[in-house]
This record gives sequence, C-alpha cells and structure tokens, in this order.
Amino acid sequence: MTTFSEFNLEPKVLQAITELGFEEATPIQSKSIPLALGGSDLIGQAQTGTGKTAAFGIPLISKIDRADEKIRALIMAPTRELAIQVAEEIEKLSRFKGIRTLPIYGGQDIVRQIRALKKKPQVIIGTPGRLLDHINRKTIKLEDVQTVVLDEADEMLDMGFMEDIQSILKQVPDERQTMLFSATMPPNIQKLAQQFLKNPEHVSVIPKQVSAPLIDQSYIEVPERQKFDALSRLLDMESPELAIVFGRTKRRVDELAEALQKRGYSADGLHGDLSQNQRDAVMRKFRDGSIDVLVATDVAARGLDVSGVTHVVNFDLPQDPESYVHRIGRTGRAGKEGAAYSFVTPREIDHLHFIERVTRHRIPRKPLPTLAEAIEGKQRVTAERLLEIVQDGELNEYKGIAIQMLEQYDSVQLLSAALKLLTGDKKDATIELTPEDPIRAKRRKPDVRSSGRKPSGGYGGNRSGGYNRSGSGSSNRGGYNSGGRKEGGYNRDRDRDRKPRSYSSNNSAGNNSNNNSGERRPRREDSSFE
Ligand SMILES: Nc1ncnc2c1ncn2[C@@H]1O[C@H](COP(=O)(O)OP(=O)(O)OP(=O)(O)O)[C@@H](O)[C@H]1O
Ligand SMILES: [Mg+2]
Repeated sequence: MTTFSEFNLEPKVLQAITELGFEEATPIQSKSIPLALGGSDLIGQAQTGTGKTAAFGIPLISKIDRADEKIRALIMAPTRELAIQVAEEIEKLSRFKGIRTLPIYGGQDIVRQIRALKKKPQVIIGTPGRLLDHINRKTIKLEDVQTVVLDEADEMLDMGFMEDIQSILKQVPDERQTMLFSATMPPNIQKLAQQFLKNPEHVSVIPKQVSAPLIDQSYIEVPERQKFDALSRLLDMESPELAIVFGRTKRRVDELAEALQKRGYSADGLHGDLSQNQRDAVMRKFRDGSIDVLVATDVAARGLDVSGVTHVVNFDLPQDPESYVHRIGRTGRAGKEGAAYSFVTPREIDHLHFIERVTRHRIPRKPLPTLAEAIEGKQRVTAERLLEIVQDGELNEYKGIAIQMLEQYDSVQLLSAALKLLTGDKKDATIELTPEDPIRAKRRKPDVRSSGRKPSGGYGGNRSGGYNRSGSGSSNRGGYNSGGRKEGGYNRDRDRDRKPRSYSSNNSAGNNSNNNSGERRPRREDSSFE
C-alpha cells in the first residue's frame, strides 16, 4: 500500500487528493508518480478505471508554478468528452494550487476558446484536430510546454491521428517529458513511442488479463433475431443500477433505444450523429439517474467515468479486442464490481474466441435468462420499490381508500394487483430491429500489451485494484466522484473536428450543427461523424 504522502508532494496537492477522497495510491499511481516526478518519459498501461488520469495528472501539476503565464503542459485525448473529463480531474487536483486548465475541443465555439486562452492557462487538454486549428491560427503556442501526455494513445493512433500528433509535437520543444497512457497497448504503439519518447520507462500494471479484475464477464449465445428479447430479460433479471448497452451502428443504437423505451425502460441513445446539445442532455440524464440505460456506439467506449454503472452489455460484439476491453471497462471502476454480458450469435463464436485470446481471459457462457427469471427479477424490483414507499411513510391520504378496499377484497389479491400495476409490463409492444451481419473473426497475434515486456507487477491478488477512498463503499452514485459531488453537464464523445482527409469526402455527419468535422477511416461505423 502506498499513501500519497510518500511521494513528497506539496501540501496543496496532497490536500486536493485528500479532498477527492483518495486514500491510497492505485498501483499505476504508485509506480508512475515517482518516475514522472523524476522527469522520465513514460509508457503507462493499467486496467480501465484504475486511476491513470491522476497517475499523470499529479506529477504534471506538481511541476507547474501558479504564477507562470505560459502553457506548460499539453494533454491530448481522442475525444472531446474525454478532454473535458481529464480537464475536470486536473482542475480538481490543482484546486488549492490554483493552476489554470483549459479543455480545447471541437464542437465548441472557437471564439469562446480564444477568449478563454487569454486567461493564460498553464495546462491545455485538447483533441488533436482543434488543437491544430489553434496552432495554425497562432492562438495556441506550444514553445514553453514541458510535459506532454497522450491519453488513450492507442486509440488516437487507431483513429488516424498520427499525422496530427506529429504536427502538434513539432511545435513542442524537444527537451520535454512525454507520457503515453492507455489500458491497451497493441504492438503498433511502439511506432508512436519510438517517434515521440526518449528512453521511456514502461510502467505496466497488467497482471494476467488485460481487462479489469472486478468485472464479471460472460457471454450469452443468442441468434440475432432474439437479441432484443434476451436484452429485456437480462435487464429485468439483473435490474442494473445503471447500464450501458453497446450497439454496433448508429442505426442500431437509435432502434434499440426506441425499442427499450417502447417496452417501458428508461433508456436513451448516444452516438455521433446527435448534436452536442443532444449528447450533453443524454449524458446528463444518465449521470443523474433519470435514465438507467444508456445505449451507445463505441463513442462511449473510452474513458467514460460514470459511477453507478453496474452493467455493460455488448448487444453486438465489438470488432476489436481493445474495444471490448474499454467497453466493459465502463463498469468495475474505482474498486467497485461490475458485470459485463456479451451477446454472441452462433456465427460469431470464433470472433469471441479471438477476443478471449487477445485479452487472455476466458469468457464463460451463461444461459439465456428464462422468462421466469426475468419475471421474478422484475417482481423483486417492484416489491423493493413498494417497500421503499412503505418506509418513506407519508401514506395517510391513501389509508382511507386502502381500508375500504380491504373490507371488500382479499389483501393478497389487492397487493398482487398493485404489484402488477407497478411492474408496468409492456410486453405487447412489437419490436423490430434491423438485423446486423455477424462480425467475422480476424487473425492477429494475441497481444494487446505493449512491447511484449513482462508486466512489471500487478494487483498481487488485490481484487480491488488498490483502491481505497474515504466515504466510499456505498452504492451512492456520487461516491467516487469528488467525494460525493455529482458531476453532470458534460459527456465524452469522439472529436472529429479536424480537417477532412482524402478519405473523408463522403462525410454524412447529419445534424452536427456546431461541428466542422472531418472523418476517420471507417473501421468502426460510428467513427465517421463529427
Ligand atoms: N487513488 C484513488 N483512490 C480512489 N479513487 C481513485 C483513485 N485514483 C483515481 N480514482 C477514481 O477512479 C475513477 C477512475 O479513474 P480514471 O478515470 O483515471 O481511470 P482510468 O484508469 O483512466 O480508466 P480508463 O482506462 O477507463 O480511462 C475516477 O472516478 C477517479 O476519480
Ligand atoms: Mg482514462
């Protein structure tokens, strides 16, 4: 166990860490922080939800002087929502120190950003496209930057940001510290590392499996046409606190969200064809619990940190094993447990095995939930809800009619009728989803780690991944977020506000009113928006 006081941090940073409720450093933090404070370049890999943001954030802010008026640190993230999230975390960590941070991402008024830049932020957290825009306009100058971080480095590569990153880093002095972080490090990350890092230290906190240890993973074999019934049975049986359901395409997400709503679930969809305002609204609802099920494309796969997500469902299997790892990593974060279910059609079993091989984790099969299990689950939740109302009291105005009814009817029958009413079954709604083609298995070397080096440590059987945070351990949704404070108001999505490349001529970005968007290569369907 490492406490933060062992790192010789200045009191104001320690105070902020305490305020955030972090009691001990997670393994990636205890390994990275001393190295990063010492100035080394770093490649940091650790499972999803294990605090990589603070692992680079704490040393980064430690080196900045409050009185400085220059940009001293640059963090790049693949999506605009991630940029906002990281900016918020850095801001919280530097609260008492008074460092100025600014997220710079597409989809936001550039004039507003230019105005904010005049306040002389020392830390910029940006998406490559918009950053380049500012560099070209000379509204951002990177000549004084000392630290560069690439968060989700492999995703930025995968999204074709390599050239943009190259152009941006040309503006940064060579005598800088550079750090790459991600939960997955496919072999091609070496290309990035060789170009941009100097004698990097590899910090890897990946025991045997790449995915987070607190996630109970399983798959359900189900024919394409029965997937929706399987999903509703699963949701009924498990009654998640919050669930994210991943669909392959934007159409799929729209259809699924609508179908779930028709069946009486409180669900909404998130994908790249929605406007920034719509996405903000959906995420706000998900964070404050006014919807329980977020249906999303891979847009929500990376970085999203919403506490209270107890379940992830891969309604469609993802193409890449990395995407699998990140999708399921939206649950089981910060020491909490989570469940991840993947629906696999009979023709996709090979692809599932491929994911198992690459992630080095066997995913056990579970049977399709039966109707009886689904009904039982639903009834249990309804009964729990009813009992909560009983406990809350304030039922006086209903008591008169209750007594009257009980004089005429049997109590068991009456209560059963009330439960039936409350359960609100909408089984009759007809649901038709457009079928998706099965994903075909790919061939690839089974390695999502970095350079094939031996992992230099692990959780050592610590199932919680080394977390300890004061006031946590409850199912309180705000628990891990800044000591119980709810964070709403933003969401994360990919940023595509870069100049369209040659392959981007058929951009069908729909109603992106506030985006001047380009495209990435169409590896995943929801990658051609913004
Ligand atoms: N030492 C700590 N103790 C308790 N909670 C922590 C600690 N460090 C970070 N956290 C919290 O854990 C959550 C996950 O952290 P973070 O988002 O940095 O994970 P990550 O490793 O970057 O995950 P991903 O790979 O999905 O991006 C956050 O809510 C963060 O505030
Ligand atoms: Mg992260």
